[in-house]
Amino acid sequence: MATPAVVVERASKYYGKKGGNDYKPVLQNLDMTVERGTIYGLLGASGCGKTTLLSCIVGRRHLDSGNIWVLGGKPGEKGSGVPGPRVGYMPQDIALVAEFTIRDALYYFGRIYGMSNSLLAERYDFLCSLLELPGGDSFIKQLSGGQQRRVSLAAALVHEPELLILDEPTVGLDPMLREKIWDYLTELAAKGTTVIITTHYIDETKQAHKIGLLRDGQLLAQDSPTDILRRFDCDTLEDAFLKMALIQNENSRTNRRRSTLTSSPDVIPETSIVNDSRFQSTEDFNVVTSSRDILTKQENGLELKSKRNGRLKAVFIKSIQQFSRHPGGLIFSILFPMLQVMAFYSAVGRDPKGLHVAVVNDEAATIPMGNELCKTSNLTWVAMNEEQICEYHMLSCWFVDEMEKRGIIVEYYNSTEEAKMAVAARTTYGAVYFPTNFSSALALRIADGYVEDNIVEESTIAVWLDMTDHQISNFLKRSVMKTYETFTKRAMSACGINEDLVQLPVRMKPPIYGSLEPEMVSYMAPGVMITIIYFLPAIVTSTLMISDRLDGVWERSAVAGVQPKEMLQVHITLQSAVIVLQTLEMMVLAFVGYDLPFKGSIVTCGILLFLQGLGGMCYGFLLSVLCSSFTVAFFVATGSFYPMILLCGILWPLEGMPWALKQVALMLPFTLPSRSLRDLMERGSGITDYNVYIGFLISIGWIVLILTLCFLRLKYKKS
Ligand SMILES: Nc1ncnc2c1ncn2[C@@H]1O[C@H](COP(=O)(O)OP(=O)(O)OP(=O)(O)O)[C@@H](O)[C@H]1O
Repeated sequence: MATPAVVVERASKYYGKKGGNDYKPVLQNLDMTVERGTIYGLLGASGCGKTTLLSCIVGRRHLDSGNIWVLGGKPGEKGSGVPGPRVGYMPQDIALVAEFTIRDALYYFGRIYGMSNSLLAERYDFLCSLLELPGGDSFIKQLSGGQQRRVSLAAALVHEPELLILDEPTVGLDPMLREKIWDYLTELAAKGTTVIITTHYIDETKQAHKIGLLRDGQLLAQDSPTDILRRFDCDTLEDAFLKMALIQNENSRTNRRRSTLTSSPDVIPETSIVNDSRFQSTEDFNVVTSSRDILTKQENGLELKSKRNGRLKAVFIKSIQQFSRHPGGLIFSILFPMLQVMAFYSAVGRDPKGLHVAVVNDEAATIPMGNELCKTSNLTWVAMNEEQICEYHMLSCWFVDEMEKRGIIVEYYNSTEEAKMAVAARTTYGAVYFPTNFSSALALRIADGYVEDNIVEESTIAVWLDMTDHQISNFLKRSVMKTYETFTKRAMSACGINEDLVQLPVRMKPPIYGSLEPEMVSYMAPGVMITIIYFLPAIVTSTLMISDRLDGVWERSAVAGVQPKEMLQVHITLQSAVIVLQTLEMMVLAFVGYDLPFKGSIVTCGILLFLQGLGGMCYGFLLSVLCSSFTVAFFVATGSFYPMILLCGILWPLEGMPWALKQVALMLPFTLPSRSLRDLMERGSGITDYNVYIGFLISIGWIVLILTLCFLRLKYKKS
């Protein structure tokens, strides 16, 4: 009896949730045996379950019931070598990194399997000539579909495995090349390699030692092509399969009729299956497999370690190639933080310039020169008369002058109606009115506290603003008040009067922290840095993970033996290096380039930013685990980032929020870390200060929470 390489026993597999509409059987009590050193052609209509069966054989999917033995062990069992180097797997999709060259693709898998560079070079030359591959420096993404498929086949063949599992390797290839591939597979089989191959070209399976027709989750036949032709008395395999399908349909109808009468489950009766499985039980299988197949006994710790290092090296080189050859990724990771920070510092926090304000100066209108008067400074004067009373003349001009010094562009109008219409038409942002007797009324008001109401009115400057633009109207309000301050100082000191007399009786003393003129940019900068350093790794990580998963690279690497933790280890190492770079970039730009205040420890600041970057990376993992596609990940990322930014306090103080919302905001990943960074920067606080270490605790807490969610999700998904 020939030794079996693969035995599938009473395998059943369902997709969907039990009881749900999508619950459907794909494999039903399926038995299959593939002897060593043979080619097994697996045929069946599209969607009949071929790929599902193959992925169970390579240990990437699990049966709901039944058993599978591959090369003497159970797929996925420790030491079985499956998934791993004993199998060469070519999935239906190309499943190669688009940024790879042909050489990179073959070397990637070769390194995973622990092959030496010289052996790899030899195999590379051989496979390129066998499969007629173009020059080695062509990128996978630039190849035609057929060429990509051949590279994918080469990657499965590179290490000359004991078992080859090929899912439609010849699709789209010209007949000559298909013939060449079959000849090579026959050669391999003669040397002891076992091949399981699916194809839609029934005719080409004539060269297989055994073929199996999968239909409705079961194998209708499992025999050599000649035996099948003889048994069904047909000239072609297609005719034979047609006959088998008709028999199965008939049996199925009979069975349904019976099941209606007996209420038995609607399955194809086992007796109707033409099956030559010779190894139907675990015991039989054990008899024919030798213990030397199990790798566990052969492998010692050192060997395992060197194999692990080989896999890590392969994944590391792959990630570097993927990253460095993707201009978008490079720009996004390295230049984007710089551009974002520069855009922020250049755009935010500076005073608005060139704001037009309408001025109606009735004081100047009383004299023939009108508004031109203000340009002739000697007509504006202040003097002390004999009664020691200060006299003012055309002081409105000084006020206008102070406004212009603050960068406001003054436009004269003849009446307040016209000026207000200019504001309404958005020609100007505000209107300022000086009454006819402004200067004399102001003199009286200052000299004598007990003046008539009309004098108070005459000495008051009226201002109308367009308040729809919050920032500009606030800025103009502040400007007018500052103008008043400098104007009165100028007017009072000209007369030798104590200038504070006409100021508000409130004096701002030197601040405890910060400056008397707080800058918006230094207030917002910590929050902006925290959000950028979180956002970038989150997007990069989720994109890379989802693309590796959707392209099948993750799956294929796993079948080659790369463990998920090894993939993660490499990603975390590389991404951490990028985060360190981004942290340094941001700090240099902020503290050296834009001279932001920094009073605390630069190392603590760097660690906090780095922790936030790690938090972002973990969030990227979560997105990739939760989201089935880029689009969903994009929606979730956008939908979650906006609230986190809006609520973190850089746009509006938390003190203005309802109590419950404030508690939520305080727990979010940006809020307290932003505050901690601000305290480090502006107050010089240290890690032992509550306001600083709470930010660290929140960052670490989120990392732990997100990793736990990822772990639970993966565990739940697997089960
Ligand atoms: N992850 C999944 N979840 C739900 N249903 C699935 C899943 N994967 C495959 N199926 C369904 O299971 C059935 C078998 O799919 P499978 O890919 O194994 O077929 P196949 O024989 O390889 O098809 P083809 O020849 O077209 O590649 C199909 O109906 C498919 O829609």
